[in-house]
Order: sequence, then C-alpha cells, then structure tokens
Amino acid sequence: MNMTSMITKGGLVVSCQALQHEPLYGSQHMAVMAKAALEGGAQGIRANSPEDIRAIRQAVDLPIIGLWKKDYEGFDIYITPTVADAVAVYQAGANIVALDATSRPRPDGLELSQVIQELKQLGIPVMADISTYEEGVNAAKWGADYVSTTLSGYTPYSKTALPNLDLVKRLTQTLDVPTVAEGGISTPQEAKSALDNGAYFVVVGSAITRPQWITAQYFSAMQEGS
Ligand SMILES: CC(=O)N[C@H](C=O)[C@@H](O)[C@H](O)[C@H](O)COP(=O)(O)O
Repeated sequence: MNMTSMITKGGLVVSCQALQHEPLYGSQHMAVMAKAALEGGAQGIRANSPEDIRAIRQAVDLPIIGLWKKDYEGFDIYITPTVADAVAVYQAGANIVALDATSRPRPDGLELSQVIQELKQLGIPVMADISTYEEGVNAAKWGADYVSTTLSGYTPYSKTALPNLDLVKRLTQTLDVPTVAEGGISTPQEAKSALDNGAYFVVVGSAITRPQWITAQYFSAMQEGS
C-alpha cells in the first residue's frame, strides 16, 4: 500500500452508498456526496459498485474503500462475494477492497482464507467486514489489512445493539491489524467514542449520506409522546 492510499489514523471515512431502491441512487449523486464529505473533512470514502467508484475517483482525491453489493441466488453473503467481484472493484479505482469476511458459503466455492490469499497475491489491500470477534481474529490471521465491524448485528448469529463499540474494543486489544469501527454510528459523539475504544478510523454512512434515514430519525423522535 503506498502512502496516498492509506487512511489516516483517527480519520473519518464517509460511506457514500445508495442502492437502486433509494432516492439518491446514481453515480452522479454519490460523486457529489463524496465532494461534500471531502469539504467536511473526510479522510476516505467507502463506495459500492465499480460504477460509483469510477465516478467518485474522478470527483475527489481521497482513498476509496470499495465494495460491490451483489446478490447471488442461494447465498446469504452480498458484500463483494467473489474474488472476481473484488478484482473489478479494485480495477475501478478502489485503494482497499472490503468484503464479507464471515465463514458463510461463497459463490465461487472458496474459503475466506483462500480469498484473502488470492487478493494479497494480486497486491490488493483487503478490509474484512466481520460480524463477530472470532471472525475478526480469523480474518487478521489470514492476512486481512483491516478488520471492520461492518456486519455486527447483520448476521443471524450476531444480533446486537449498534454501534457495537464493545466489539471494537475487544478486537483492538487483540489484533495486530487496525480495527475499524463501522455500523450504526449515528452521532459525532459516537464516532469519537469509537476512537476512544481503540478504532483506527471510523466509517459513517447512513447518518451522513442517507437523507431519508436521517429524516425518519427526526420524524420518529417528534412522534414520541404526541
Ligand atoms: C450491513 C451493510 O450492508 N453495510 C453496508 C456496507 O457497506 C452499508 O450499507 C452501510 O451503510 C455502511 O456499512 C456504514 O454503516 P452505517 O450506514 O450504519 O453508518
């Protein structure tokens, strides 16, 4: 990894993602979201799909954590499910490729250890999106460059309140590779608290880049007791 592709310790990464069913779907919207994040002080962008990554790469000079949400029939994993998907994300301009690092079956029939090994051989930096402490330990052992708590609360066996800063803390106390706090961080105070719990950097998505979600938070708070 060269220096310009690295994300500063203590930094904020803004996840700029909108799926097809969301109002802001479209690479042009994600590119301007990334520009806004840069203006606000983001040190990196997390983005979904080769198309969005290409548009964001044109718009901002920041490291990009790329992924590709794809559904394969018969498989539960959806974050960059195959090695081929990871290579496509990297070729689109991502500096780091994020992928599902649970031990659930993968469409290309590979084990996670093999996936990480293949990507490392290709020189592709890997962020392991994990849901449990054990998954984090395994991903680090198999060579992931970063371990991120992205999937905590999103696998059937990891139901928990978010953000899961206890998991961040536990991982940082054990792992040699940087632990990233991601998932359900909804306030600046929670992001700061993630750093205080040892996170190397913090990824925030919905609370910054999903206006429909932000609006719903206001709406539901205003309904309480009325
Ligand atoms: C679970 C899953 O699919 N997470 C995705 C991973 O890329 C994104 O939808 C999230 O927005 C991202 O992880 C940031 O989290 P939050 O939006 O909670 O700040």
